[in-house]
Amino acid sequence: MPRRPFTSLKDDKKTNIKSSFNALIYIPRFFKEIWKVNKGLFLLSAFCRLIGALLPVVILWIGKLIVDEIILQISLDNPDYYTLWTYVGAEFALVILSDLISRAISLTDGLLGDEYNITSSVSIIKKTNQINISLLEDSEFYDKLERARTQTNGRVGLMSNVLAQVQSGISITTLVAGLIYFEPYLIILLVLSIIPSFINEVRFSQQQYSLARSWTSERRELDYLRFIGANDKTAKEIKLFGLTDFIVNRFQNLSEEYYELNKTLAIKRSALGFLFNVLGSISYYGAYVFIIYRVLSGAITLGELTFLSGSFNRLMKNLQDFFSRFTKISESALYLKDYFDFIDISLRSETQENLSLPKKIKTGFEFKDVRFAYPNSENEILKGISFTLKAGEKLAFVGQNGAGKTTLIKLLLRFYEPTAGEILLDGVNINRYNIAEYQEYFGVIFQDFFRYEFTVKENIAIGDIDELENQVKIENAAELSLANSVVSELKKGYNQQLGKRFYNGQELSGGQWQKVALARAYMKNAEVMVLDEPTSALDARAESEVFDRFIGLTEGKTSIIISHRFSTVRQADRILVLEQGSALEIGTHEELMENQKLYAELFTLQAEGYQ
Ligand SMILES: Nc1ncnc2c1ncn2[C@@H]1O[C@H](COP(=O)(O)OP(=O)(O)OP(=O)(O)O)[C@@H](O)[C@H]1O
Repeated sequence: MPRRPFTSLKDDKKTNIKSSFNALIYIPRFFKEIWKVNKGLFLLSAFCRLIGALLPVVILWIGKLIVDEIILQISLDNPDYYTLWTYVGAEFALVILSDLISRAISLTDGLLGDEYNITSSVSIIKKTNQINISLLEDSEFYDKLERARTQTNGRVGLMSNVLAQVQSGISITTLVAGLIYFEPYLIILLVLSIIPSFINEVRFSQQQYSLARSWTSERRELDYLRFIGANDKTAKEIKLFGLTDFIVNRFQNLSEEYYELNKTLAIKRSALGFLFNVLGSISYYGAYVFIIYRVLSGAITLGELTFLSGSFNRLMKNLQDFFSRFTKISESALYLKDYFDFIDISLRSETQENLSLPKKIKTGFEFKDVRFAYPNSENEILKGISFTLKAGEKLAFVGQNGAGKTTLIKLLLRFYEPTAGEILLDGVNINRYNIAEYQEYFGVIFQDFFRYEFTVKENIAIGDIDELENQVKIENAAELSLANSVVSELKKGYNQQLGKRFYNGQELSGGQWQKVALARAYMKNAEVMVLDEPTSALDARAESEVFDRFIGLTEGKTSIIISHRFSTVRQADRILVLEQGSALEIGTHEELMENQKLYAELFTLQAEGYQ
C-alpha cells in the first residue's frame, strides 16, 4: 500500500486556529438537522438546561442567606429559626431539583443522540448509494467517507457539548453578575487566570485534529490490516502462508509511528495544561485572600464571603470547562465539516437530460469508437471499441484477463463515462436517459457479486427487493438458477440465515453462493441481462445446465455473457473478442473459427484440454 510521506505536525495540511473558528459555521446547520429529528425532545432538553443553568447561582445565594441568618440569630437574645430552616429546606429542594434536572438532561441528550445517530447513518448510506461508482473507487473519496462514517458518535457528543456550552454560558453570566455586584475587581483576576489555558487548549486540539486528519488513509490501512489479520475469511491463507508476522509487523510499524506522534502531542498538552492550571489555582487563592481581607475589614459579611468564594470557584471551573469544551466543539465541528462535505458532494450535473427509456428496445446498443481510462490513471483500458448489440441478441465477450470485458459492462451500465466516443441505445446517447430508469433496465450478476449475510430468501429477492414477500417468484427464480437444490439442503429452507457472522448462520460453498446470486438475475424481468462470469465456481454439469436454462429463458432477449468457457460462449448469437482494450474480431462461433485468429486459437486450446 503506497503511502504519502508524513513527517511531522508541520505537515502542510495542518489546520490553524482560524479554520477552527470557521468550522463553527456548520453548527447552526447541524442543529437544524437535530431539530428536525425530534422537536419535542429538543425543546425539553433546552428547557432543562435553562433551569440547570440558573440553579447554581440560586443555590449559592441561598447558602449566603443561611450563613448570614445563622450569624444574625446567634447575635440575638431571642432567636427565631423559622427563616433559617426555610432556607435550609429550600436549598435541599433545589439540590434535589438539580439532580433531577441533570438526569433529565442526560436522558434527553441520550435519546436525541440516538435518534440523530440513526438519521445521519441513514443519510450516509443513502448518499453513498447515490454517488457515482467512479467516486466510490477513489481513495480520496474513501477517506472522506471514512471520516463521515466514523465520526457519527463524535457528532452526538458535539450535540451534548454545544448544549452544555449554552447552559454553561448562562450559568457564567449569572455568576459573573453576582461577582460584579459585590467585587468587580475579581473579574480581572478571573480572566487573567483562564486565558492562557484557553489558548493552550485551542492550539493542541488543532494539532490533534491535524494529526488525525492527515492520518485518515493510514488509519484506514490499520483497520484493513486488523481486518485481514483477525478474520474468518482470511484465516486459512494467513495460517497456510505464515502471514501473521508479516501483518503484525506492518500493523505495528504503522501504528507505532502514529502512537509516537500522538504521544508527543499528549505529553506536551498535559504538561502545559498542568502549568496553566497552577496559574488558575494561584489566582483563585489570590481572590480568596482578597475576599477574606474584605471580611476582616468589615466591608462584606461572612455570608457574602461564602457566596463570593463559592461563585469564584464555580466560575473558574465553569470557565475552564467552557474553554476546554469550546476546543472540543471546534474540533468536532471540523469533523462536522467532513460530514457535510460528504453529504453535499454534488451528484451528476443538473443540466443532464432526463429522457424516458423506450418500453422495448427497437434497434439495440451501439458502441462508437469508445475509449476509456479510469479516473486518475493514464492507462487507456479501452482503445476505440466499436460494435453493436442488436435488440434481442445474445452477445458474448471473450478475451484474456484484463482485456477490458468488465470495464465495457461498467460503461454500458453508466458507472463510468467513456473518455471519448459514445454509446447509443436506439440511436440516442445513453447519457441522455434518466439514469435511475436506465439502470433499472438491466439485470446484472457480476463475477464479484456480494454475499449478503441475510437469509436465502432475502439474498434472492435482492434482484427485485420489492418482491421480497412474493415467495412464488423467489422459488421460481431459485429453480431457474438451480439454487433450489441448495435450499432443499438447508435446515430452515428459504429462511435460512447465510454466512457465519450472525447467529445460526450457514456458510455456503462458492458454487452454492453463485447459484443463489444467479437467482437474483431471474427476479426481475429486465430488458437486458448481463452475466459477468457468473458460473466460474459451478461444476461442469451445473454450469451447462445453468446456461441451457439461461439461453432458453432469455430467448429473444438482449443479453451479454462474459465467460472463459468456450462451451458456454459458443452458444451466443455472436461473440466479441477483446484483446488489450481493442475489439479484435466479432462474429458467430463458425465465422470466428473460420477467421483463424485469437478466438479459434483459444477455442482449440481449450478443446484440446478436454481430449
Ligand atoms: N477501478 C479501476 N481502476 C483502475 N483500473 C482498473 C479498475 N478496474 C479495472 N482496472 C483495470 O482495467 C483493466 C481491464 O479490467 P477488466 O476488469 O475490464 O478486465 P476483464 O477483461 O474483465 O478481466 P477478467 O477476465 O480478469 O475479469 C485491467 O488492467 C485492470 O487493472
